[in-house]
Amino acid sequence: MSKVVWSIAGSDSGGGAGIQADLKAMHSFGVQGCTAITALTAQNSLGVESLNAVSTDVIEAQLLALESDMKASVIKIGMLANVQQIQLIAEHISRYKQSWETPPTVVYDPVAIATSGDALTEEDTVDALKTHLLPLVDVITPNTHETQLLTGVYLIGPDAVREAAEKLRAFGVQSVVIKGGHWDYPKGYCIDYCWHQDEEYWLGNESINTPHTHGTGCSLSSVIAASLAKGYPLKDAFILGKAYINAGLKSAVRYGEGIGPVAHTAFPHNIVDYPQVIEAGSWLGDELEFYVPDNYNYAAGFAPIEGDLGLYAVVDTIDWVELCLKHDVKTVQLRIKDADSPTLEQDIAKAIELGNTYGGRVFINDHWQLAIKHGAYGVHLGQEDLNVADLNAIKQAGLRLGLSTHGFYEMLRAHNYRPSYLAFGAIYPTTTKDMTGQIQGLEKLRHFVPLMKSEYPTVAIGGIDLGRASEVADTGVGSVAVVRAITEAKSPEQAIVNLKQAIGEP
Ligand SMILES: Cc1ncc(COP(=O)(O)OP(=O)(O)O)c(N)n1
Ligand SMILES: Cc1nc(C(=O)O)sc1CCOP(=O)(O)O
Ligand SMILES: [Mg+2]
Repeated sequence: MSKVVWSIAGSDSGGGAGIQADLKAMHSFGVQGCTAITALTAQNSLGVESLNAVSTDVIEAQLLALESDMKASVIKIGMLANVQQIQLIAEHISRYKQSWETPPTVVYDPVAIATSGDALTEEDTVDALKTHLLPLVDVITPNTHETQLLTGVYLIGPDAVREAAEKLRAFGVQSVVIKGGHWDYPKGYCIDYCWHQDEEYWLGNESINTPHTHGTGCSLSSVIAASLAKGYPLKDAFILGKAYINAGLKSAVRYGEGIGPVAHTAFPHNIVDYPQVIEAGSWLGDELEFYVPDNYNYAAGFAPIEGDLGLYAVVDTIDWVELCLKHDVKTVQLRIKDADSPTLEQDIAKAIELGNTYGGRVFINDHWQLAIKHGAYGVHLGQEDLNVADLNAIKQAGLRLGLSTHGFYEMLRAHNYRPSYLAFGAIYPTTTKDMTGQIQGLEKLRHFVPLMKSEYPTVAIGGIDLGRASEVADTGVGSVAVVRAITEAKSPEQAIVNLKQAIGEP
């Protein structure tokens, strides 16, 4: 995918918000930021002194220049100063969506009021936005004031946030991110909301105490735009935006007499900057009155793994379990996807027994009840299982818990459970399982590993073969999990030796 992102927005002469913030945030995420400037503000850290709207002819000239040579995969729209600008931008976006081979994703940050409280649009623009622009927007990122301005909903609690998001969707917007920086609910926390493809996502962290927040809105939506251009799904882009802003707020400093700009750092690689994924039953979930189902069974802090996981074989028969253990694979998973297999319990019991015989760790995929019953070393579960498995029973029985993750959102959700290891997948395309839309690639793995390595043993899985094993191991990931690289090898015994060598396992 092209990594060009356009920002259609106003210039902030103070350098903290608008186009200036957008370009810095985009640069931090490794995309080429291009601009079409809609207004020149004379502004400093104390406020907006004047606003000069750029003529529609000049805006159009900028757009045409970019379109002829540097089409965007994502277009981020910020400040639009008047109705004529809204109509012009809507006309162009509509045409791009219909005629470009790859229609751009449109992220709209409806800049209306600066941090200083100064108005940045003419008053009659709201109707024009609703009629012309919002139906073309893929992701809207309003703050509390902007949400209220567009929807008339006063954001007094989570249900009001949901109602406002529904209203925005009724205007034709596809996905909604409502920034909670301006509500203090629950007290001392910053809570953000995302609605995308019939799912809602809530993120939260303790508020960062700094007055220097200028440009946070522009920067957050620019990170979302850049991350979408990089191929992250919206729920991951949302997380990255939050983490970037949190890191920036912690290093923000004053340059003038007033409110300083959020700092622009780099891709967030420090787990303390990442928000919490808020789930039902957690403290924040309770504060937000999330519905807690009857069979809710949250547990966190699972038994640790002794030593390194090493090469990790994921196989579906007892014969494979035995072959791997016999050839010194120290971690083996029995993954039987047929829950009705007449030999399921017998196979699980046998696999666990083999693990004891050969001194290897045997994890059981999915079938946690049988794993507990027969005393497995551990259980491997997917994200969907977290809602239904009795995690407390797994923990009480002393079994280790491995969790699958596919991207930042799932990784942070898994982190809520403090599992025994985290698996990142699918790194490459695979034929073993349908992983459409969930291929991470090495670049993302390089981001996941440093975030989680100090917290858990880490595992990479999906499409890893002998040729790829060493580049995967070079990311610093602790273990490499494979199915076909062993089960479809001409000589599985030799494949085990070669794979171990490739990942540097002694
Ligand atoms: C080591 C490891 N990582 C990921 C998976 C995938 O588990 P899950 O998401 O539960 O999917 P299924 O394997 O059940 O299809 C795994 N099995 N092992
Ligand atoms: C079972 C499984 N889980 C994945 C995940 O990403 O969660 S990828 C995968 C298949 C791994 O098989 P192979 O090594 O043959 O590609
Ligand atoms: Mg599973």
